[in-house]
Amino acid sequence: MTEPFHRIGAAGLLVLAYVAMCLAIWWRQRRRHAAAARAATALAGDGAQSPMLVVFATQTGQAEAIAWQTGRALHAKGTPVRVLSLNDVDAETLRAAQRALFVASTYGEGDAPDGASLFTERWMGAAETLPTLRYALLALGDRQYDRFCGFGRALDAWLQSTGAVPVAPRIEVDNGDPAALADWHAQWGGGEASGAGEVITEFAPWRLVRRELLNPGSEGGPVYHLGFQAPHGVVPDWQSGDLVQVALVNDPARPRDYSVASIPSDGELQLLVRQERHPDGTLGAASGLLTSTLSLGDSVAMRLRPHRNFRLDGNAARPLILIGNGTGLAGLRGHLRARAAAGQHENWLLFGERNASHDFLCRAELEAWRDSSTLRRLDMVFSRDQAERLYVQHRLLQLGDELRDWLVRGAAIYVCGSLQGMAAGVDAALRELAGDAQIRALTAERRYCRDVY
Ligand SMILES: Cc1cc2nc3c(=O)[nH]c(=O)nc-3n(C[C@H](O)[C@H](O)[C@H](O)COP(=O)(O)O)c2cc1C
Repeated sequence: MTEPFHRIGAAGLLVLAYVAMCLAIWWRQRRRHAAAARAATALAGDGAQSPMLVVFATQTGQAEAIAWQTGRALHAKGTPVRVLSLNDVDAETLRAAQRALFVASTYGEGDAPDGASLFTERWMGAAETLPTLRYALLALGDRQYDRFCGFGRALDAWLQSTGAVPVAPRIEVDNGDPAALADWHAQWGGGEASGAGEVITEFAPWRLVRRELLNPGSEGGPVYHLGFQAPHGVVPDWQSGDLVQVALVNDPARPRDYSVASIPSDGELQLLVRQERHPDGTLGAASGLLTSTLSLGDSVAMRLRPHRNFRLDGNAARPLILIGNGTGLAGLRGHLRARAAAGQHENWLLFGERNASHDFLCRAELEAWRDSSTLRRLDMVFSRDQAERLYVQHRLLQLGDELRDWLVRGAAIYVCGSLQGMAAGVDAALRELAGDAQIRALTAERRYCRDVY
């Protein structure tokens, strides 16, 4: 007979525990919102005249999208705001503004993204005093990297070294973590962020209709040319340079980015994907899905993201210098297809792979473009076809006069491919040939754009 009472006792304890948990969550949220309100009042208050700055440091656009959401929300609440890239900010702007929000991502190995390179070079190396600046900072990163939120933390430390005062603790976002983003939006508004930032399409099923191995016999991992048919046959309107995210059933929090290798008028979304293999022999989650698990006719959930820093935009009428290696050809091919469609022939492709006999990716297409003058210049650099290793940056260093001539004619530079080795080496070569000042100027004019990983 005591059994039911035991049960009621256990059930009662469970209910109590549940109520206690709800109270704890409610209390935590209340404290968080109170802190948020204090921070927001601290920045928005005191009748400051100049607009609040919302400054982003971004590589692929997530920080920028969050900055704009925050800016719009503040504006809607009546706070005058200016949203701008860190590279467009100097110490004087910060001094005059007096209040600022920073949204900063991290690249390389704890480094600044390209959208912050000028600011880091010009300002963060030197001692500066900003004692009247009050600010809050959102750092975007990924804990899989050793130096998690390295740049956000460095920017925060530099701001504090200038005497600027943080009005709230730095918020760090691990791979788009919705809880951390919600904390930021609770402070400053603009809650619709999804971690991905701005999207062109939401996740929808794209059907694999083509898969061709591009490098049979290669010493490197197999590279495939994939083609996907749009959901319901309606091709969305992306631009060359944009990215697509592939959703993974086993890892839904971490969709994987790929550069799109085609344009909408191709009627297909195309990718160049290298099959990655882990040391234990298993395939990479996304590349394995795309290059092996998926069969022709199967669908995969993907969404398109604008990559504003890598689109042609203001450079559409300029000559283009396209530099890359490996599957970095994807982003460059997207641009070349757009240029071919627009009848724009001032294009120079400088591309590196291992061996001409196996790794001349998209050979027929590139040679046809060279022969029809869609490519004014095609420089293929095969690292392992001679005794010493030769990479695109070495070839670039031999072509200094050509490079300077293209830059005098107003060319823009697009770099796509591996960050380690290629992009860092190309950056050093460009600086050696054109000088730091000109590279800084090209970055500021958005004539030096990178999609590197
Ligand atoms: C090549 C590469 C390197 C990265 N390096 C780091 C890093 O060192 N530390 C870190 O916390 N996050 C790192 N990340 C993650 C980015 O900071 C994170 O994805 C961020 O949300 C990107 O924001 P953005 O689109 O505004 O550039 C790296 C991402 C890539 C693709």
